[in-house]
Amino acid sequence: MIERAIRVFAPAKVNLYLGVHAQTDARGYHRVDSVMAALDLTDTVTVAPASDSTLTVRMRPNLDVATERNTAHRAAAALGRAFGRKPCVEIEVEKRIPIRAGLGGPSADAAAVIVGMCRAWGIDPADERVRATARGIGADVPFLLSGALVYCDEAGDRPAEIFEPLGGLAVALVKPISTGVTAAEAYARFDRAPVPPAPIDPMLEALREHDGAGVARHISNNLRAASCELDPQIGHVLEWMRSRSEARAVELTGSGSCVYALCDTIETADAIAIAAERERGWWSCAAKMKKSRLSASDV
Ligand SMILES: C[C@](O)(CO)[C@H](O)COP(=O)(O)OP(=O)(O)OC[C@H]1O[C@@H](n2ccc(N)nc2=O)[C@H](O)[C@@H]1O
Ligand SMILES: Nc1ncnc2c1ncn2[C@@H]1O[C@H](COP(=O)(O)OP(=O)(O)OP(=O)(O)O)[C@@H](O)[C@H]1O
Repeated sequence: MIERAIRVFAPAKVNLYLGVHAQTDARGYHRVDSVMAALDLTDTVTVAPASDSTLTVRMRPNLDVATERNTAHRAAAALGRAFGRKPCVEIEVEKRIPIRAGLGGPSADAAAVIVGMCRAWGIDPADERVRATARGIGADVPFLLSGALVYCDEAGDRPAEIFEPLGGLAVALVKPISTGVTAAEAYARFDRAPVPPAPIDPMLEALREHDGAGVARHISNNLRAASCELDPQIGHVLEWMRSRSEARAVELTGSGSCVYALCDTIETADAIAIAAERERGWWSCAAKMKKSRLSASDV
């Protein structure tokens, strides 16, 4: 039982660098080098005491996914198992992050539930059992427990280096009106024709030096070809975004289908987002890089 309601803002992410290798681990997960930046586009997750002894999840708007498969439900249940406690909570997720987009929405909801329940139960989020729980839910979950700009190795799920966030930088997010791509589909397609990853060291150097221009130069994603094959609409978005002179760099985030343009200001990102919607009717949004990691507050 928890005593009070807790709110956590669950941020979307973009992959500033994604390097998938052909090797896989015992789970069948690929070795991945990934640099993820959290954004101020968020779902709102509220964890409240349950009126009876159950675990419930309500999504607004409603989402066509079985409750037990919802990452928010899975996270609460797994944390309960890890600490031998009953997760009697009502979870509400107000969704803003589009799904099948590569923006990490389902993972962010899970991370937010973990952070919220850790606060309610007085558990240190750095506890190894919490980290293992996060990893068990999905590859994108652990980074959010570590920082706002993080390099992850192994399966892209082990935080290896945390950087000072690139506060001030913004992104225009643009997603085609298609069903999108799941990570599983993209990795399976990648295996049919693997593309070698770009070198990661120049990106890590730029991040260590807090060099925004260097980061923009070394943005890369070798899942892009696989995702473009699965959803050819992505190619149209990439082409349109690359034609915008205000964009410092343009890349697919994760397995897509959302494309981002890195911009110097939120105003520039806004201008690209508005044009994408007006001219093409695509889903779009401007967002800033988050400056701090996930935190929970009492409602
Ligand atoms: C594409 C990225 O979003 C980039 O950040 C992640 O690598 C995927 O993160 P995610 O959506 O949290 O992924 P998960 O839910 O853990 O995995 C979904 C599926 O993607 C594939 N997968 C995922 C991560 C990885 N390193 N290798 C994989 O092959 C597996 O088929 C897995 O069953
Ligand atoms: N909390 C949740 N929010 C949204 N979708 C969820 C949630 N839990 C489970 N899902 C399921 O996950 C699917 C999306 O998974 P997918 O791997 O495409 O994620 P994504 O939104 O692209 O993010 P990622 O960048 O992590 O891949 C949805 O179609 C839905 O069935």
